[in-house]
Amino acid sequence: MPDSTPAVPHGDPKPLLQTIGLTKRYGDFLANDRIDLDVWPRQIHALLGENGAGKSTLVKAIYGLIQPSDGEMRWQGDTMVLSGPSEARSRGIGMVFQHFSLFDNLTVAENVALGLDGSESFKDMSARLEEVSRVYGLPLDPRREVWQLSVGERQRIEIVRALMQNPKFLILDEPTAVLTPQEADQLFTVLDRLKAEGRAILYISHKLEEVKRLCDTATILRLGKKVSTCNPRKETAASLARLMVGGEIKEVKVAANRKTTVPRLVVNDLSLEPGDPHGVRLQHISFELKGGEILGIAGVAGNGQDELFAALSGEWLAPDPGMIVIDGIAAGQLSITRRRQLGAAFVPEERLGHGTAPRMKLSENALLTGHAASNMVQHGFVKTAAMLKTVDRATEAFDVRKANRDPEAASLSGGNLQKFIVGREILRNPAVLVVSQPTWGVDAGAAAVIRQALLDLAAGGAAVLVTSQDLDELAEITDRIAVMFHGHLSEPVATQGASREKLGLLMGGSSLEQEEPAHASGA
Ligand SMILES: Nc1ncnc2c1ncn2[C@@H]1O[C@H](COP(=O)(O)OP(=O)(O)OP(=O)(O)O)[C@@H](O)[C@H]1O
Repeated sequence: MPDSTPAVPHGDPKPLLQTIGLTKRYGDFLANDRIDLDVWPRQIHALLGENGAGKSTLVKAIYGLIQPSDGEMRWQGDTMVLSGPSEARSRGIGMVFQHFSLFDNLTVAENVALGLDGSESFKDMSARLEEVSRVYGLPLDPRREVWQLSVGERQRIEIVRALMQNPKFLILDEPTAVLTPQEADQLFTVLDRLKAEGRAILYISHKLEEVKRLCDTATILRLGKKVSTCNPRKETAASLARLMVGGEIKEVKVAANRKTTVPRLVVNDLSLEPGDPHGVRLQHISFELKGGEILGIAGVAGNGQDELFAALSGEWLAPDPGMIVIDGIAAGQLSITRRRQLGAAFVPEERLGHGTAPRMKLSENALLTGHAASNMVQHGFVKTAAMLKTVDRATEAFDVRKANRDPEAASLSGGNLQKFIVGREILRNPAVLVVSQPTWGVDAGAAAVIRQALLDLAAGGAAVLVTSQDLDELAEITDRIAVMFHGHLSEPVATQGASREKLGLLMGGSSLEQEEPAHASGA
């Protein structure tokens, strides 16, 4: 255990929040095993650990969402037993979740109102919402409906909603997982400001460089137990990762002899009106992706990536069949099932709701995407054994950690669910894989497993299209990178030799001609 124990900041007499021997059992499974944690005012305290290490469980107990099985929590030195999140909020504990809890068809202001105690009028609340978002530099239009917003904007709502409750203690569960570097920088400024205001922050992240930069203290969990509390600034990203996994992280290896073959996914001058008035109009998108190749799509969230995914997967149909060609077949107007039968597979950005049905078991979720092109259905009958086998194979190949063989999707930790979804699709050995944010919320070890699997899939002859906001990830695994901006896709450039600066400029719209506004509303 490293001895880089953090200094107690600013001589506060007592921690703001303490857990002493906090334990949470699910049946025989110990999700938290006697965890001691001290969080002080004016401290940004990182909570680190592999997927399934118990981080979310611990913060759910602190936020009153679950009751600990054993142990104690203290708030400003006094024992705290929480009846639920509203009591946590009334004490000054706020939380921003990894999975957003927003209603798509309501406006920003309506969503915020639902999370508050209702003591002020809607008009006053909306004015305060604008004020808080302006003061903290998190711009939001209270009148827009959530379904029209990018992931980054949605997260802003969650943060502003938490800040409107004026928390003394703010828990953030992987807040930068879907943010661009610029959006993340904005958030760090907000967090530094909250710290200067005397608040405490408990910060869950898998991005170790950002933890080093931002956090004063780090507590590391492994398999439900605390293994270390240290000063992350005195550690390296590698030493933090070693503490998390209890060993070295495997390096991703690109196959030396990967050959590109014939075009397997071709997009021809695809223009598409969005399904909603504020969505992004796809404009003249063309690219060709060969077998054996990985093409990355970079870009700030909300520039048409979701719309392109919808068009490629068949959730939205293209105006002309030939605009999307999968393995030589004009597929632009085929359903998602027909596209799967052609050998295509799709991993959307959102894990719960889009990638899986949360309340269904993993085996049932395997059936949802696998029924068209696997042995799970024969002569109209569903084969339970084949469904379970898919779960077992994904579990083994991708080290999916879960409490039993076939739990509900929603019970898996975020990273483990992502490993399951990516595993489920890769194990179908697709000819074409379209994947969005493959390692969102996934720990360093598991991210390496997923990236390696994408590389291996390409090495086996598949065409792989990866949309990611993580430029480091794209640099590590792609052959070429194109950038989406306002519904346009730039000409792909070779990854080798593409500088972050150049990609950053493309992400900001430079050298892409704007003939017409991308948003259908002209916004
Ligand atoms: N309601 C539940 N029933 C059974 N097991 C659960 C439940 N909630 C969590 N677990 C299990 O407890 C373990 C810890 O999960 P937790 O979500 O706390 O992990 P985590 O460290 O936050 O992971 P991640 O980084 O992937 O979000 C996991 O193995 C998970 O499957």
